[in-house]
Amino acid sequence: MSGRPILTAAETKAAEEAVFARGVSVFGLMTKAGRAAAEIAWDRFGPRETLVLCGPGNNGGDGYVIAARLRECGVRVRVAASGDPTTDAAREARRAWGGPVEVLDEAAPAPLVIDALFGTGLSRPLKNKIAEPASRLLAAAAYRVAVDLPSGIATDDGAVLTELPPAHLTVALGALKRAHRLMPAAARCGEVVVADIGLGDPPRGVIEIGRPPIAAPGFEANKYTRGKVVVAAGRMPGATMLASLAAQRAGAGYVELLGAEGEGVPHALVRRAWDDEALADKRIGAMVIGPGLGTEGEGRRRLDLALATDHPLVLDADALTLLARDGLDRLPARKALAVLTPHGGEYARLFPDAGGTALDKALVGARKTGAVILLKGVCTVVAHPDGRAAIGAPAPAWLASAGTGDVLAGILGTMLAQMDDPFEAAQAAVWLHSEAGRRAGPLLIADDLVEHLRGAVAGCLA
Ligand SMILES: NC(=O)C1=CN([C@@H]2O[C@H](COP(=O)(O)OP(=O)(O)OC[C@H]3O[C@@H](n4cnc5c(N)ncnc54)[C@H](O)[C@@H]3O)[C@@H](O)[C@H]2O)[C@@H](O)CC1
Ligand SMILES: [K+]
Repeated sequence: MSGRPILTAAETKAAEEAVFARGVSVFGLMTKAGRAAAEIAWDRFGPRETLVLCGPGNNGGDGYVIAARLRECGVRVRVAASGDPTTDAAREARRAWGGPVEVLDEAAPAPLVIDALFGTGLSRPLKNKIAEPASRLLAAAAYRVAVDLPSGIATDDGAVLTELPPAHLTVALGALKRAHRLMPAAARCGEVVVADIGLGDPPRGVIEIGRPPIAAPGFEANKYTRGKVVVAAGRMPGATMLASLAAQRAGAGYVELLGAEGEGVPHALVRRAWDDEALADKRIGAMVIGPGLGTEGEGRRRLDLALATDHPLVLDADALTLLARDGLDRLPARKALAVLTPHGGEYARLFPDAGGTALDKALVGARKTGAVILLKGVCTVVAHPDGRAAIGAPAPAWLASAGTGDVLAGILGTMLAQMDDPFEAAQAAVWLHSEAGRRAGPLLIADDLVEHLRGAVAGCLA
């Protein structure tokens, strides 16, 4: 599984330098970038009257190329600039545009506004003399397209240095940047489309969580080879049931709900009283503990017993509350890495001193615990103690409802049981969960996700 790279400004520059070293000029790359962005805007918004806002650097240079290309397509296009270009390539792009350039302050609005004021070179908040007219023109537009990044956003940490009306569409040039996938910036980008400008194969540091390849069972498969997942039951049967059903629908061959006796639907779910022998079963591929566990006596005891096993573990919900309360020292060094799945509040209780972006936090958590951290959020981050990290595309906001975390824990149990690398397993779970949410659509409840997992998994079969 290998997702798209998510670059810092410095990594982007390095990738561009590699292109220049092959003999491409800055203006050549800018022309490619601008034309690609113009074509994406044209495909999306057609021949609407367009205003392109150009800044002083190469992001502005892209803007002039975009204006020229849209003019070729027959669009009524105007350009307004915050000042004269300050780079050779941007000056060349402005010459190639050759048309009038309005003063930003005096420009009239247009239905489509393309923001080419600042990209990866933004280093400080915008002064009012730029921010005010930009804000006025962007707010008056029916559609806003950002070139590379919405202006006012810090590339590497996703901070909003200056608040402008958010983009509907952001054309990321060559590769995703961190700000496209870190909050609060990610919520200002709208849809993000990556334009191929021939950056080749940029460095693979942080990657985007992509569709996981999932193999259909072979002829030799049996229920154990497809993964046996044990879900620890506790005080809230609904939560453990959601996790169990999700583990089943994600493709585990055998799911056992341990600590909850009785019969019921689905009949395919094995219920078994809690006993040490069941927990010691070598065929267990992963164990999920935390959803509905409870945080008092029996819950604590079950967590201790689970931690003492060698099974790959998903530690979620109440298991995280218990670890935060009793101290992370309770998390022993384990042969199979555990995956911790905190949301922001749980994370803050586990690591009260950690700050920075969600990416920083996940990496710090992974380093401190020796476990994989799956930090849930708009863009969920997965980090491995060895320094690898991946970020998900924004998940459907409809997922913000009770029980969806229990479903994620169950999916993750199955992925851990089926895959060797817990980092890959965590990514696969995040992707399937988000995809099930997308398929379930508006007003979903957690139970719907279980129903839609089948389609989500089927879409990943080779
Ligand atoms: N580097 C390259 O070769 C290419 C870059 N491309 C574009 O170039 C962008 C990066 O270009 P640059 O590095 O020139 O940076 P930008 O165009 O993002 O902006 C940098 C310029 O703005 C100034 N500046 C920064 N913050 C400011 C603020 N708050 N108020 C006023 N001025 C401010 C800087 O001093 C500099 O002059 C990318 O986002 C992408 O759009 C593309 O054209 C492809 C080629
Ligand atoms: K921009």
